[in-house]
Amino acid sequence: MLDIQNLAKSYGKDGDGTAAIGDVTFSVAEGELVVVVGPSGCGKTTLLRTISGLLRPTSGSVTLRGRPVTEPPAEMAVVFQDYARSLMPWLTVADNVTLPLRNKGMSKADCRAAMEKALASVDLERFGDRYPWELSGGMQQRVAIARALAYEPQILLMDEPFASVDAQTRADLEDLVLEIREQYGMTIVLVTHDIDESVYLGDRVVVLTRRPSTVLESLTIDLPSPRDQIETKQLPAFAHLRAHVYRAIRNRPEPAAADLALTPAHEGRA
Ligand SMILES: Nc1ncnc2c1ncn2[C@@H]1O[C@H](COP(=O)(O)OP(=O)(O)OP(=O)(O)O)[C@@H](O)[C@H]1O
Repeated sequence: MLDIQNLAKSYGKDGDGTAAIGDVTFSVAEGELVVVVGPSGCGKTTLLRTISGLLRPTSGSVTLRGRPVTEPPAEMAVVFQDYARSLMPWLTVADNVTLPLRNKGMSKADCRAAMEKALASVDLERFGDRYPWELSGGMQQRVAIARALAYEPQILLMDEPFASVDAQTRADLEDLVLEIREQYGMTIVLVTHDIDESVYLGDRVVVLTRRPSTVLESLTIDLPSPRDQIETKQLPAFAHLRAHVYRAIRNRPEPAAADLALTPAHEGRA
């Protein structure tokens, strides 16, 4: 569905400044949830913005269902980390959610129906007439997610969407994304620096190197679904996958087979 081919992005005039993305190639299949993870500052946000058509690549291409992405495509929605800046403080929650729908040319009745359905999906149906600043950080991020959902995108891009909330809320929002994915059947690309989160959420984890980033590894996550914050994270396979991704990001070699017997249980093989 989405093809990223030899993508490179450098900042500065004529791309002669910071080289954020060196050479990144990967594809995302229809309905897949791909998590991109990498060391701090490796260019994850730059990659997501380039995929969304908000930034132009220095070279390489992004193709969505065979069409080159040169501007934000109509079938794509993006959720950013910073909900405080992405919601309009002078609009109610309901108006924040319907704003992109009005711009899309939907009728008032259709906007309302889509808004109500999306707010119900994130458990905020009773908060439509409140203002964002009256809600907690986690609730505001749920509004931002509802706004993306109401738009009914075929593909949802999420940039560190839970970085600004506390750990408990983060776990709830992770599960919300998995539920939404089931309910709406959409394709999702999510960027994070959190290794546990990448393994917990992903069908596949794409591990980036340091900047200028390339793809170090594309790892299939064959953990059972539905995932569960306690059950899944207790599985030896989860511990093995997270250790694998951790080593890849830290550039540490896998232990030799003989050393595995000495590895603590939580890092052992499934
Ligand atoms: N608008 C910009 N102009 C110039 N350089 C930029 C710009 N945006 C990002 N950079 C630089 O590009 C590099 C990659 O930044 P980016 O934010 O994409 O990385 P990241 O992996 O998302 O970072 P983090 O882990 O901190 O979220 C960094 O060195 C950053 O300073």
